[in-house]
Amino acid sequence: MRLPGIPDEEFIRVEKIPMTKEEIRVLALSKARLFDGAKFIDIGSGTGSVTVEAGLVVGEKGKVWAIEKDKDAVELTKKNVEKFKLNNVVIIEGEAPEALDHVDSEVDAIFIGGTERLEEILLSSDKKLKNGGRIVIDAILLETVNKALSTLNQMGYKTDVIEVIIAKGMKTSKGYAMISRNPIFIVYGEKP
Ligand SMILES: C[S@@+](CC[C@H](N)C(=O)[O-])C[C@H]1O[C@@H](n2cnc3c(N)ncnc32)[C@H](O)[C@@H]1O
Repeated sequence: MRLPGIPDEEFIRVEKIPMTKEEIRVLALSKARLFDGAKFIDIGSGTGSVTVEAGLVVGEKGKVWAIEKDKDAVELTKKNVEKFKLNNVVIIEGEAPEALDHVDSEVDAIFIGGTERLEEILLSSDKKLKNGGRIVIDAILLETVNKALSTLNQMGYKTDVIEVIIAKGMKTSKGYAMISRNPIFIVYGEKP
């Protein structure tokens, strides 16, 4: 099993599509408790960086569904999935929660990086998640954190949240200067 942590520079990127950064991907997939052979849904796949990391973790026996509503982001997800030579990924062009109907299996974990219509997405995700499975939400806004926690708590999930504040080294002629990245919240819940 391969652990996540692919450097951001290894992904094909376009400026207008934001990417979940390397350190956040590592933490988010750790909170998702992914394992070799697991089934996983990435909602709002964007560049496909989380999809690719998850595809490598779950391996040939596992499967990843990438849901994305934006056509350009779908193409970018496809390119990155091809670059990393993954054949265990299904890319679904469409908007969640409706697009979740195309996932034909119960899954072990769900990552939500696209948080439009979050409440509806959480309620529909619950129907696809195995008991004991986890939902992980990446959020920038406090309001999203609040909505995620209150909805998951109402659904009876065991919840928690972390705030991640990262500074990354930038090489200069004199040495490394630390450049801070925007704080991110990771909300996660476990289905009873
Ligand atoms: C912050 S980006 C996700 C970044 C992605 N995790 C990555 O590493 O590239 C959010 C993405 O979610 C998509 N999105 C937002 N709401 C969505 C929904 N309800 N269904 C499908 N895609 C959605 C947006 O089009 C956007 O590409």
